[in-house]
Amino acid sequence: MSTSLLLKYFPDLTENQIQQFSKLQNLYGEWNEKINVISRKDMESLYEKHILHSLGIAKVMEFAPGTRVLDIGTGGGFPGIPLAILFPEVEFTLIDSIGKKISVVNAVAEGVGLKNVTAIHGRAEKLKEKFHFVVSRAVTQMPEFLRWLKGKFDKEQFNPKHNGILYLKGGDLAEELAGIKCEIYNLKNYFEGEFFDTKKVVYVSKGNFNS
Ligand SMILES: C[S@@+](CC[C@H](N)C(=O)[O-])C[C@H]1O[C@@H](n2cnc3c(N)ncnc32)[C@H](O)[C@@H]1O
Repeated sequence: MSTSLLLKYFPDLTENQIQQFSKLQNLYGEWNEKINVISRKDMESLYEKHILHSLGIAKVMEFAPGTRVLDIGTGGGFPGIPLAILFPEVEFTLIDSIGKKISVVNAVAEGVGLKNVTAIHGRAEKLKEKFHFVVSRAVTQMPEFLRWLKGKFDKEQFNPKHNGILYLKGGDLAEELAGIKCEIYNLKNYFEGEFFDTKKVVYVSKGNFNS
């Protein structure tokens, strides 16, 4: 496993990107000993459950160069770090309300030589900057998430699919997404393996909520 798994689904990775992805194993291994950002069990499947899962967003949306993307509640850097490796010309801002987690993000970003990542210790609701897309995984329910995002989007449209939110979610979302206009992409259509059977990307375009 490891980078061969990524190459299976992203065959156009450059040599530099492959090296960056392969460095993540040791970097997260070392940092996880000091600050727990990934469960011990999940560390064994880092490339599938964290890195490839994060890259599921790239199967749904190709971010154009110059796009600004915010990762809310990034924890140890998911989905932001894998996406920043995949899209080196896109600007990623990763925010988390726990400072120790942001230290890990900074160390990992530096360790793989990422120039397109800014890590912020703070609460997403308080952030004033504007972005084209927001990505996230496992932070809060969609109705609350949408409340945090009021006014956070840029008017420019870099992509024919408009600005919006790409949220990695799992399981039955009927109740959580009731009344929210969104598109749901099943990751099992892109990636093999039981882990992806219930995993989805929920896309709420900016036009579909009041921001
Ligand atoms: C379950 S973790 C998920 C971390 C990461 N997204 C992942 O999937 O591995 C949720 C994270 O959201 C952060 N968080 C919760 N509410 C937040 C807020 N209002 N602003 C910024 N971060 C927040 C927490 O500190 C925590 O690190």
